[in-house]
Amino acid sequence: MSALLSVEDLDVTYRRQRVLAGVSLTAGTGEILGIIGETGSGKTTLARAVVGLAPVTAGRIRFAGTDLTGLRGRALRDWRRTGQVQYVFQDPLRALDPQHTVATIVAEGLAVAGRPVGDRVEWALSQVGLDPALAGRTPGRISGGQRQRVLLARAIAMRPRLLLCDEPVSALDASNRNHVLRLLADLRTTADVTVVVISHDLSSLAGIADRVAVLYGGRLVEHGPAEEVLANPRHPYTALLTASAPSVRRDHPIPASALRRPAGAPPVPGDGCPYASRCPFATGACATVPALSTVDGGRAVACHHPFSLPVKETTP
Ligand SMILES: Nc1ncnc2c1ncn2[C@@H]1O[C@H](COP(=O)(O)OP(=O)(O)OP(=O)(O)O)[C@@H](O)[C@H]1O
Repeated sequence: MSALLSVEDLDVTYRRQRVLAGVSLTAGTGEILGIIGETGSGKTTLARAVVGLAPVTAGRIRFAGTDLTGLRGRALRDWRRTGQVQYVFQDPLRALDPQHTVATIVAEGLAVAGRPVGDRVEWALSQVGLDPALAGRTPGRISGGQRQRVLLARAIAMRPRLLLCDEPVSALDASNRNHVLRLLADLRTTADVTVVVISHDLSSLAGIADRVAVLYGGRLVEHGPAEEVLANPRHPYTALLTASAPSVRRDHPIPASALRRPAGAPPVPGDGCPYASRCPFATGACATVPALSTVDGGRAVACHHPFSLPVKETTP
């Protein structure tokens, strides 16, 4: 599968504070890439960097061969107008203008880009399973699940090739969550898009992502095919995530009791492994940043002591 999006050694720095360091990942054409990590790990910053909304201080972001980090001024404006990459914001209520109708909201990107609207609003609403009769309503008069779909409709009305969805289901109840997740999986065929889904909740990604990338403290700690990463995590932090998600956890290789550590905000990127202070397996080697190395086909992990063999859960 060819890479549509390629992020290479990316650093983002806010007010002299690095919040992403050396992040490299790809999203292949037509796949769903899940980005997982706890609050503050840098997921939103990564997505915002891809659409030019975060200060990239090193590295490259390429999309279909175009170096987005190199675009400036008019070239950047022209690129944005193409609408090829759409970022779907985290909070539908705040992202939708309460005064505007659904129809105006969905047509917004096209209008800003000076592109014809035609029947694009009806098309986008039907793609996300919304009744066209809702087009005249304002966001306050539709449900939370419908608002999330309106955000998606606004994005796909641009006919993007890549959708970046930031916590698309975190504000939804279980039944709406499943609907929206299924919708994202369907959109890659019906609307021909590649989807990046950001979530702090592993179980949301488990059923739909082809591959997952795990962020911790502004660094990528593991990535690879979703099935393999979730069934047999190699990084202690990924293991903790999977052990804490009962719907994902199967015959878990590492006893959850061996992984539990007091919670706390992840650190900003520094000189050592970002997970060292919480990792029960840390050694002196973890004072240096581990390189992201391939451990088996298509899987990479940044850890000085990655799990290599499944260790079965033992009953006391
Ligand atoms: N505009 C900003 N100015 C300064 N620091 C920022 C800014 N945006 C994010 N940060 C910092 O960058 C780090 C990563 O934040 P980010 O929002 O990307 O994390 P996240 O994993 O998406 O978390 P959440 O799930 O809460 O959205 C945090 O330490 C945050 O405080």
